[in-house]
Amino acid sequence: MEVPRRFLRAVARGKNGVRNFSKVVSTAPENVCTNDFKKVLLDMDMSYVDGFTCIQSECKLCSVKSPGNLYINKTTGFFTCVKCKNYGEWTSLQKLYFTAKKREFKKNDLFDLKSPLNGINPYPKELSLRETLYALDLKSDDEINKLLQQFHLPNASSTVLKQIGAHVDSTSTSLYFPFWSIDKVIAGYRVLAKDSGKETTLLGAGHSGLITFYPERLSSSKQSNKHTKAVRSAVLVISIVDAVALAKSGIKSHIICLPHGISMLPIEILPLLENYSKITFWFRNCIGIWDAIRCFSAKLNPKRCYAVKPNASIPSAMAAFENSENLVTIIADARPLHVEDVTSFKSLRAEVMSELSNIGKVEGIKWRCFPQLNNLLKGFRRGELTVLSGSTGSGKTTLMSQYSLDLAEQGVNTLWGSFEIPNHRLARTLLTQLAGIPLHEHMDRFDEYADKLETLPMYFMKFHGQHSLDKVMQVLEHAQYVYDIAHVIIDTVQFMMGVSEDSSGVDRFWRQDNIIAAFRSFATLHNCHVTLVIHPRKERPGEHLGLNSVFGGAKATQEADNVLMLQDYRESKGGLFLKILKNRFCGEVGRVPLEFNKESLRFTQQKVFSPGTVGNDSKDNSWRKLNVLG
Ligand SMILES: Nc1ncnc2c1ncn2[C@@H]1O[C@H](COP(=O)(O)OP(=O)(O)OP(=O)(O)O)[C@@H](O)[C@H]1O
Repeated sequence: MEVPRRFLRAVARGKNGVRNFSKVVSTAPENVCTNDFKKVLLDMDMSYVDGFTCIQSECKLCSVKSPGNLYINKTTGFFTCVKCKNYGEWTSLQKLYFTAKKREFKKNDLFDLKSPLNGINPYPKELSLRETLYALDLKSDDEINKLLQQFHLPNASSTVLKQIGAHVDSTSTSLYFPFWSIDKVIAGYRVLAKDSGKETTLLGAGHSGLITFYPERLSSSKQSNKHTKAVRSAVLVISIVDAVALAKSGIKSHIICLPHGISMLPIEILPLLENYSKITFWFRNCIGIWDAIRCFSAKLNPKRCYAVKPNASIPSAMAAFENSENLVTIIADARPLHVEDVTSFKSLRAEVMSELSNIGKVEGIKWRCFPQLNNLLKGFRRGELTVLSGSTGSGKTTLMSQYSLDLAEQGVNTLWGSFEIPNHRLARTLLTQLAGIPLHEHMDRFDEYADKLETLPMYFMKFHGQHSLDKVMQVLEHAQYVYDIAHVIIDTVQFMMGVSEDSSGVDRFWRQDNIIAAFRSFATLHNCHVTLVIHPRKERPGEHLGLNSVFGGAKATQEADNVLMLQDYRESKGGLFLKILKNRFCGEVGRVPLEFNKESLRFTQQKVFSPGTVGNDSKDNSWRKLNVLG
């Protein structure tokens, strides 16, 4: 699939063409409380509906005669009016409404609005790609049927494709399905490639939309005079092919294709899903599907959410369609996602079976640049706590940068809390590692790699130096909700808590324990992986570092699922190792010998060191050698 480079650059840079590492999470919105929203609306004599994810009301900023629908997100307070297209933070709206109590709005009053929350703008300009594509509406039935065959789509789905506004490119190598924003503008496209069958998403920065198929509209012309009941159920899929299969199955629910697959459910599309009282997820079988379903249902309100469990024999809606299964029955049998605080094995049974039959997928996402780490840790999993320590200057930040980049390139939404080094320096390391070349010598290629880095799901907390735990947790929770963060990195815990020399040892230990406990429960509660970089206790150069070398009490290593130690024997020519000291998932411990490339700032795994360089410590002779060296 050929996508014009000019277009990709526009996507990466956002609508102003201004390069911004806009993914800096500054602060969490303050004063977010549903009761406050309600009180202010009542104060303004405005009625409201307390919905699943938003409070809905009439917009006071619109024309008095025909006000638009105002949605206020119950978690962030981010408000938006579909008609006047004003949007912003709750505090700005509240200020305006207080003004409105005293006098009429003036034009200037609205200047404060349209302040995007962390770069989110629900109202994109239409992506200017349509002129290079041909609407299927303009094609004959024969031509469409030929395309359906070539793209392996079900026969006779031309009406479905026309309804969702599918387009084809001039060479008929890709089909383009538009994502419609909340104000019915094309925010981007899902592109289906003919040869590979691969689906990709093209969306402008900070913009989002949905592809929705309305079954009732196919029959509405036949029964145009009859009053049709509003459809209150929807099936969410991540693949356009599945959406087309479901559309052919005769189900009555709306069929909705999500823009970012399992990686993210943007908050600006929540109002579009507000009117559904039943939402069923039917995601294809892939790594991380249950994590995504749990995360999305928490956002959409689990009380209305259900999930179809894909398995090896029916991995997707399209496979079910091809197997002539009854898709209507499968959807009706979807299991509810709302669980009570106390559960039984009966309700866990399906998930346990799914885990056991997909053990490779449960193991987690594999690092591309650290295969030996995969052998030991079996991959990266959500909901875990990892502690990384290592001697001063051994390369903890540099390693963590590469480790997180590797995961982000595979779609792991990552939030960096870089308390020790400023974000621009961290971004420089990330960029050099991404490029794999010393960029300062190749400045002509800066844009190429910077554009690529901007499209990765990496976000940065704007904190530097000491910050209170409460403040950090508030921002973390906000970012997790808005961006579906799957990996949080805190570098380093000591810099975050600002260990001052005058605080006593006991006080420092107590404060660090509190921090560890807070991150542990955040990881579990939000099913998010947290990596804490912690300095070691004072150590002698080349000293062998073990579990007891992590700074603080035993809390950090007790609470952690994984403990990694960067062991530096370079002074004694013994090399550099990443040691896995604790591994709760499968118990494997061992070490990975590393080499550092100063040009690319990348670590590579040393191929040959001595027999048994990776694996169980007890069997490994090189370990004895290291102890001697240490
Ligand atoms: N193995 C290595 N060999 C040579 N230089 C390295 C190596 N690892 C990292 N560096 C370089 O050393 C510097 C410090 O690295 P980094 O900040 O990652 O270390 P750190 O362990 O996080 O430091 P600190 O203990 O201060 O937190 C960086 O300039 C980095 O490029």
